[in-house]
This record gives sequence, C-alpha cells and structure tokens, in this order.
Amino acid sequence: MGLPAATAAAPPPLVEWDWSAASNSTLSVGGSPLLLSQGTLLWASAERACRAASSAAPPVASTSTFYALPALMPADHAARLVERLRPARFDLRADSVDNLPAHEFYILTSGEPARSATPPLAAEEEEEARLRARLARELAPSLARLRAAANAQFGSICGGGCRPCTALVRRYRAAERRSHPEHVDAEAAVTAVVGLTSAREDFEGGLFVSDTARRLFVPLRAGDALLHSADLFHGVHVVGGGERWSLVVWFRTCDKCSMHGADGWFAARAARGEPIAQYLLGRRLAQEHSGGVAAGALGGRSVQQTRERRSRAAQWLHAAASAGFAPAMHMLGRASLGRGDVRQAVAWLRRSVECFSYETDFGRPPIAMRAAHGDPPVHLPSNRSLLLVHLPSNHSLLLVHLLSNRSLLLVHLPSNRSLLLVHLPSNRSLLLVLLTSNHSLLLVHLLTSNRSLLLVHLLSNRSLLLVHLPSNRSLLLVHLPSKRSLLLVLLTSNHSLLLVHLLTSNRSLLLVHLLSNRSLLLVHLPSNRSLLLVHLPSNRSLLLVLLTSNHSLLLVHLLTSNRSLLLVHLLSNRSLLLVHLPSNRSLLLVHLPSNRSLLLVLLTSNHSLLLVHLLTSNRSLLLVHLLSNRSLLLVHLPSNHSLLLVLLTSNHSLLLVHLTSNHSLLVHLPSNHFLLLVHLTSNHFLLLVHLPSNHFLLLVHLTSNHFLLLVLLPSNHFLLLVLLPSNHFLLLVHLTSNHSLLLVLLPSNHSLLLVHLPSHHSLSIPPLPSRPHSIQPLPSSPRPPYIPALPSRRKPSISPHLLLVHLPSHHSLAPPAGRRRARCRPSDLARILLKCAEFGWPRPYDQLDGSVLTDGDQQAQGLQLLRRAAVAGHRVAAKALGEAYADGRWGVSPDPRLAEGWLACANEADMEGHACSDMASECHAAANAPPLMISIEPTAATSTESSSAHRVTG
Ligand SMILES: O=C(O)CCC(=O)C(=O)O
Ligand SMILES: [Fe+2]
Repeated sequence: MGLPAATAAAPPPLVEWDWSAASNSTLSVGGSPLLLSQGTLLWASAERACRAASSAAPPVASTSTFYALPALMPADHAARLVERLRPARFDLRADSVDNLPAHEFYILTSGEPARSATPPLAAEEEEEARLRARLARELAPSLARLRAAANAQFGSICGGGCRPCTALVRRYRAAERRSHPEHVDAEAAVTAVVGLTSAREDFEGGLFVSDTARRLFVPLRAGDALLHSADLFHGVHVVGGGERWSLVVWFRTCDKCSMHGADGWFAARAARGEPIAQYLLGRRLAQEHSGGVAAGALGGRSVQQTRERRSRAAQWLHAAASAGFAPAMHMLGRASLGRGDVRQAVAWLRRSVECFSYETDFGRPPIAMRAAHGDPPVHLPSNRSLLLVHLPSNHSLLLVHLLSNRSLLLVHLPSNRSLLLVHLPSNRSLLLVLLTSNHSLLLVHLLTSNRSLLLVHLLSNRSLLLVHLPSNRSLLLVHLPSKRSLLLVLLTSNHSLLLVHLLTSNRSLLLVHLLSNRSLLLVHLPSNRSLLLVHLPSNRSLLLVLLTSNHSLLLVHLLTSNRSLLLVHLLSNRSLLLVHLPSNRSLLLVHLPSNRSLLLVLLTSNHSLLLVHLLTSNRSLLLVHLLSNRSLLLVHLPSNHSLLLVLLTSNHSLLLVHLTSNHSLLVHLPSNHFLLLVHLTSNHFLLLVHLPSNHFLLLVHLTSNHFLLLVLLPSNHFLLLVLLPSNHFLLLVHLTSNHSLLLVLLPSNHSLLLVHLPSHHSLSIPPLPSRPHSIQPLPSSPRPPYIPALPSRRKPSISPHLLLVHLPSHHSLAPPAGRRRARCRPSDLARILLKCAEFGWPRPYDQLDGSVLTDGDQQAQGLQLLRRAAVAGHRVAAKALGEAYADGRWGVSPDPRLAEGWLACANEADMEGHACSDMASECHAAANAPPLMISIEPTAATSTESSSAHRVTG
C-alpha cells in the first residue's frame, strides 16, 4: 500500500533544547531588567535523498534565531489567567495548521479585546466581552515587556513598530488536543509564546523547534516566554497525561495591525538560496495572490499580476523543495490538490512526509485524497489513536477509529448509503447504530462491563423495537408498532416472564406473567374493562378470575393434583353461567355476560384445558389451551388482526409469537434459557438475536437490501462482528479478550485488508515494499526544478505487534499502476464527498479542500460546496472561489470583481483568524447566488477590500 505513515521513522525522542551554549543579554524595560537567552537553530543541508538531482550544490545553510525570556510574567499571573479561563468556552473552529478543533480562546484581535467568534446568547456574549477586557487589562504589563523585547531583538523586521495585535490562549489536554503540528507563523511579524503551565511539572514535552531532522523541546515553565520570527519552524507535542496552557501573541506593525514593512525581510535570504526563506517567500506570494496579507494592494491588482505572483510563488517553492525542504513539498502538494491533480498531489505530499527524519503529523495529506489515489489511508496521530479509512471501488466508506484509550469507533457507509456505526469504548461497552437507506435505525448498546444489552430498532414504518438485557439477565422487550400498540416482555433474572400488550387502538390490555416458580399469571383487560385473570401456580392447579365491567365475578379453581373442581359464580346481572361435566370428565363452561362477550372453558378427558374468550364488542379473541402434557397455548387475536401466541411447553420453554398485521415478531425461549428472537417486519427486514445460556450473543440483521450484520459476543468478551452488505463486502471485527483488535475487510474486489492491533500501546504501521516515485514538475510552474525519483531513504521499522496485510485479488501487494489509476478518478472522490455532505458530516469539504469536486462533470456541486464552506468562514474555500473567478476555471466565467470579493473574504479570514464568521454575512449575497449565474451590478470602483462582495447579485 505504500502509505506515507508506513515509511515514517519512529516517533521523535524527547530531546530538550540545550541552553548551556546560549548567550545571555539583559534589556531594561520600564526600569526593570528583562533577561534574554538567545537560541539558534541551524538549518543544515537536507539529506541527499530528499534533494533533487538537478540541484547540484548543497543548499545554503541558514539559522533561525529565537529568544527565551525566563519569568517574563509572574508565575501567579499565569496561574490566574488559567483559572479565569477554565470555565470559558474555547473556540473549536478548525485550526489553520491541522484543521482539527483549535481549542483556543482569543483575547485580542487587531490589538483590541476580541469579539465573540460564534454568536452566543446575548448575556453570555456580554460576559465573554467583560472577561476579555479584564484579561487584556491584566495582561498589559506582560505584553508591554514582550513588545519591548520584540522591537529590540527583531528591529530589522519590526522597524520599531511591532505591537501585540492578536493574543490567544491555547489549551492542550487529553480528549481535546495534544499537539500542534510543525508550522511557521507566516502571518505574524514576530511571535511570543508564554507558558501558562510548567513543562516537566504539569506535562511532558510541550513547545518544540524543528529543523525537520529532529524536534527540540523548549521546556517553558509557567511565566517563561519564547520570542521568535516567521523563520522558526515549531510546534507543540504534549507527551502522556498532563495539561499544557499557553498564551500566544502575534505582533504586527503600525496602528492597523498590518504586515506593513515586515513581509519581505527574508527576500534577500531567499535569493541567497536559504530554503526556509524561499519557502516563506513562496508562501507569502501565494497568500498574497489569493488575498493574503497584502490585502491593501489586492484591489488594484490585475488578473495578469495575480498569475505572475502565483508563478513566482511556485518557483520559490520548487526551489525550496528541490533543496529537500519538506514543508515546501507539502505546499506544492496542496497546490496540486487545489488544481484537482490528485496524482501529483499525492506524490508531493508523500515525499514531504518522507523527508522528515521522524514521524510527524505535518504534511499528512487529506484522508479522502489519499483514498482516491488507491491507498487505504491510515492516519496515526501522535496520540497513537488509529484512524483507518477504506474506500473500496464500490464507493462504500469504512472508517475505523481506535482511540488511545482503546475505545473503537467504526463507521461504515456502503454505497447504498446505509450507515453503520460501531462504538466500543474502553469500558468495553458496545454502541452500534445502523441507519439504512430506507431510514430505519438499528441501535445496539452492549455494556459488557455489566453485560447489559440495549437494542433499539426503529423501522422505516416508525415502529420501534427495544430490547434491554441487563446484567442480571432479565430481558425487557418493547415493541411499539406504528399503529401505537405496545408489546412489552420482561424476563427477569429469576426467569419469571412479564408480558404486557397494550393495543391502543382499542386500549385492551393483555398481561402474562410467568413467575420463577413457573406458575403463570395472565391478565386480560379488554376495552370494555372486564378483567380476565388466569393463574396457573406451580402445583399445576388453575385459578381463573373474571371480573366484568358489570362487576359480576367468575372464579374457577381446578386442582389438577386431585382433579377436584371448585367453581364460584356471582352474577350481579342476569348473565348466564353454564357448567357441563360430561362422563368422560371433560368440563365445558360457557359464560355469556350481558355485554355479549363469550367465555368458554373446556377441560377434555385427557385433562387438557381449552378456554375461549370472544369479546363480541371488539371481536378480539383470547384463547388459552392447556394441553394434557401441561404445555400452555395462549392465542390472542385482537380486533386489529394482530396475533399474539404464547406456548409454554412441558419442558417449560416458552414460545411467543406476535404476528401483527404487518407480519412482525417472533420470540422463542427454550427451556435451557436460550433466547431466540426473530423480527421480520413488513418491509422484509429480519432481526434475529440469539442469546444462549452461556451468554453468547448472536445478532443477525438482514435488511431488505440484503445487508447482513452479525454480532457475536461470547461470554469471555470476545467480539466478533461480520458485516456483509449486498455488494458482497465483508467486514469482520474481532476484539479478543486481551483487548487486541483484529479487523478483516474483504471488499467486493476480493482484496483483503487485515489489521491486528494488540492491547499494548506500541502501534506502528508496517511499511510495504517501496514503489518508485515519479514527481513531475508542476504544469503551472515556469521551468520548475525537476525532482527525480528517489529511493526509499529509511529502512522500514516493522513492529512485531502490528500486522497489516493488504492482499488484492491478484495476490500481489500493490495493484498494477493502470488499475490503481482506474480506481482513483477524482470523480469517484466527488461522489464520496457528495455522500458525506448528504450525511452532514462535519465539514467534509475541509478534508477535500472542496476543489477536487470541481474536476470533471460535477463542477456545479463542487462550486456549491465551496460556496457553503466559504460562507461558513472557511478561507481555503473562499480562496479557491476567488481563484476560480480570477482564472475562469471549473466552468465559471472569469470575473475580476467576484474574484476580488471572494479573495477579500479569504483575506479577512487570514488577517484575523476568526473573522470568517463575520465575513459570512458579508459574503452571503455572493454565496447564495446560484453557481455559474452570478452577475455584478456596475458600481463605481471603491478602495475597500470586500465591498465588491456586497455588490454581488443574482
Ligand atoms: O501553544 C503554543 O505553545 C504554540 C502554538 C503555536 O505555535 C501557534 O498557535 O501558532
Ligand atoms: Fe505557531
């Protein structure tokens, strides 16, 4: 499969920055001294294997300088800031670095207390505004010290004009976010990071700097700060437990918080051949042409100028990539993806991952894009949770997520759009949700810790079937058909059975109670409120009580042990009672009350008992038959023609059949306490649960589209799950008692995917035989440096604990290139994306950048998705739309004004990070316009960046 993750080296060790060589200096700020410890990161030449053969000379080495400011802020101020923010709502917007929820709280934007990012209730909004203002006040002395240091140490960047424009608090903790992949802060002139909790005390790891060969952790304690410029490649990784909080301050220049004067300081270094500077320059040019930092100049730029900037951006990025600089390769990959060139994108992104010397999340390509290229994408985040996505050729989607706490989340979306979701949390409970294409819902929740089982089945006819099997082995079954009758069966741990059938249509009630001593209690309350009660105690005598609405009482007690008969009849109203005891000792009893219901009891010579109760008012029929072998047969046929049948055989097993007018339910409970439940709904769904006495659970679900779901949970906590949809796709998940996971996937193309993940935490994806790479120059780039095929540079590290085998039908480990391509059309991907969008998955367009859809015959949908994403504040989408209108790609007519409008939206997002949601309303008019039909009312040109977006109509 040749996954990038498979070829990545081992996770980086926790190496700390060595400050012993740092040169210290002191700055006086407001009369008090500020200690500065200088660190230097040397960008050594990239490994030869990562460099292009065409770049003969090794790249120019360069350095990135940064400063540690010990105790910049008093530690108790840092602690107070954390405490104030603990109850606050953190922003979960997609992070611009890794697209995952950011978990950050903005205090300042544009140098002022930030506005709320998401519109909350007014009262909450006000409270947040007060909190921000208060934090801004409290932070002012620390920000002043940082500002002085930034202007003093980075004078060539700031020109003395740097001011704190953005301040935000980030939080890293379990179940939220543990890391922030490597990046440069390209949109800040200078950055300061202040630790709010202490490395080594509150957490391990934390902030690190990287030269792509290794990560060096900078152990900031609460109150310590790190000051750096855009050429510092850095990230965060918190190892193990613990909580890290940090204050991030982005400095920009002049009163308007722009990048004026601070955006080109690396140009000369780029020209000298420093890859990091070439990368920054390429990035910034790319940003500018798409409405990036130099927004002010955008209004006046022609489409031709935009093209030129893009081509220059590509040239610089190619230069850095040729020198083996992995982040530049990553950016070129993203650019290829934006153009819909999936193959080229994969080549670049794969290379960017390989050119790191350690395992990192940086550059991990979007999941679906990798799937489109034919690789079952495996995502292994640094917290060692496992995300596996398999997109077989039939476009069904299988997603398995195994979290570090060993809980398992499995989502299967077959091509017929039914959805299967299995969640197996670490406490070994199982949650299974199946939403088929006809919108019926199956939900199984199995809490293995106490072994209780909850099963909810909501059929498309809106009838509801609920089975609850708690740990004490009692069984509760509720069936609520669409006609609102209710069937409830309770089988308690002492093996007594309670069955309640409430037909709401006529409101008659049937209740059967089979006690643990195996006596039977039966109560029938028809709509006319007469009461029929049959009690068959364990000594096999029969007690029958009938209390009609007219208060007459009929009581029959038949003691079979001595065969004596006791009969009491109290007729309050002239109803008729008839008792017949023939010579063969059979007994016939007929009761015809004034309401003309009929009660008939027949005790034949072989001592079997037949009881018929026909309530003529609603014509429902109740029949009890106690055969000589002492089995009991009970038939209830209510007026709605549903049929309820209970048979208690001589071996005390119970057979219960409920056949409603829609042909639905059958339950069999044999004497050895096996439970067999078959549910056959009118739309031919079949649900079968088998629970043998040794607590194995077998569940089979066969929907009308021939989808088969089978779950087997043996008593030793093994879990076996087999899923066979109509397209012959087989999924088998086996979770053994030692908590290791075995997953077998056999798609319709007969390829086999097997993942074995043992219980201990060591997890790695084994590599597969390396395939030759062929990275082609980007078509849009004017004579870009050519990067030839490279040999795999590292020896794969095979973990003995993980077995991953992918065996396609022709038994080779990698399908031939032609076939791979055949499966990898962007239009396949488009279908998947549309499907995701249909299910309302969170921001599918984020994963795909939306733009893959704009390839081929689905441009209109692609544009619509991009538009939706842009309106939601997604700057990549706004950028892509802007570029589309600038170039006239994806079938849109070139339109400089629209291009400008969308790029301005993207730019606003770039500038403020969180301003997209506000821009959403400004972009709204443009966004709601039907695709390809947008026109602009002619207006006088204005200089404001985003005003054109307001003017869009149609
Ligand atoms: O949290 C940190 O220490 C740094 C975060 C960071 O690098 C950023 O937000 O750009
Ligand atoms: Fe950063």
